[in-house]
Amino acid sequence: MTNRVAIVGAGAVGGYIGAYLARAGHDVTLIDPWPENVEAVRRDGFSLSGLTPEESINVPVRILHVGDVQGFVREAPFDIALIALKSYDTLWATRLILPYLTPQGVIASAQNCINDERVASVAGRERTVGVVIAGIAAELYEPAKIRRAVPRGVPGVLRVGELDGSLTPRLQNLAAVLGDVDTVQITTDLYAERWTKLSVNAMRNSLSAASSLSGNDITRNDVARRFAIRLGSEAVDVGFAQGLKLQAVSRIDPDTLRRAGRGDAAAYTEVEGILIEETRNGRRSEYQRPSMGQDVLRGRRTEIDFLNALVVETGSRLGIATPANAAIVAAVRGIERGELSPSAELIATLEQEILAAT
Ligand SMILES: NC(=O)C1=CN([C@@H]2O[C@H](COP(=O)(O)OP(=O)(O)OC[C@H]3O[C@@H](n4cnc5c(N)ncnc54)[C@H](OP(=O)(O)O)[C@@H]3O)[C@@H](O)[C@H]2O)C=CC1
Ligand SMILES: CC(C)(CO)C(=O)C(=O)O
Repeated sequence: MTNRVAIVGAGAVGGYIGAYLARAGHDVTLIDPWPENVEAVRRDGFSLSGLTPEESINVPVRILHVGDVQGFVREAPFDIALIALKSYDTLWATRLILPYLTPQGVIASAQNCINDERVASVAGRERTVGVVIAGIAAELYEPAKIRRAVPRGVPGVLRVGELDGSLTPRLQNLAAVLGDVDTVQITTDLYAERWTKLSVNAMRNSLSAASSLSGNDITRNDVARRFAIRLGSEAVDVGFAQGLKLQAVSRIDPDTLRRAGRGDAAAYTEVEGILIEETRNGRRSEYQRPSMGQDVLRGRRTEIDFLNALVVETGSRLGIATPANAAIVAAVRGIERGELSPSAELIATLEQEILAAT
């Protein structure tokens, strides 16, 4: 079956997925709000690179400015739409593309955070599926240029699921299409997969945003590493309090991570060892910077309200204390407003404040 695929958002994730789909011969159209990016892709194609020479590819891809989307009325409708903009753009992006789907067409958040119900609130639950980006760390470092900072081909780079956990032909179809991008797993527990990825991002993204440190340097810095473990531990704790069966968080058993942040010295040593090992074994390039760290460097809005703030709000509803996440939310909001500057010292200050309050 031939699928027409639309991807709203041609940034690091949308551009990467779109380029690999186009390379495999799929009928794919990207839509992006950044005019220079659209024009550069039209002129030069998308240039991708990664950890190996084979990943340096150039791919022509069809791409439209947001304002040109109304022209889809003259084309065959799409079978699959992916939303790959930041979380705060989810609602309008869903509204933008929905009129151009076939009656059976599916629409999926291919984002971080937990936007499935946001998509469903516009498209209806019956049209909505989810794509978890579990193993692509990438950066749109210039218009039309994306570099991936982690290896291709490890199991479960992309995970797809129905909101109700069912296994459907349309999910199989989506998995088959995305299989031309990287490895795909089908999940029957999309929300737990989302919360697992949210725990990874809670540990790394906001910390990179508040400290300006790269992915590996977060781990190498003693204070940042301690703070990351606190953030992850709280996120996992809130996940467990919701009754979720979480997967490994950055290869760390979730319960070990939870205990590491709650004063268990053996668990802490184990977690630290896994994090440090990750900086040494070529699993992540030195240039890797979590997407929220990239946002702060570029002076752009972050996803903090959809990420660590969700940990704090859900924890508060369930009676789980999340002081580290609350502190980092306040810090990143302060940075967004221009009241604070990101630095490793800022993380040390947050740690002191938390210790003083407990
Ligand atoms: N990057 C990563 O490694 C990963 C990201 N994700 C998630 O994927 C979703 C999309 O994020 P991601 O692809 O990283 O986002 P990007 O920042 O790469 O791109 C998103 C959008 O940002 C704009 N944009 C990006 N850079 C610039 C710039 N320099 N100047 C002006 N506009 C720019 C464009 O639209 P606009 O102007 O409207 O913002 C673009 O479509 C998020 O939910 C993110 O958390 C998930 C896994 C990994
Ligand atoms: C690559 C990773 C996992 C870093 O936290 C990510 O999802 C992001 O940068 O948004």
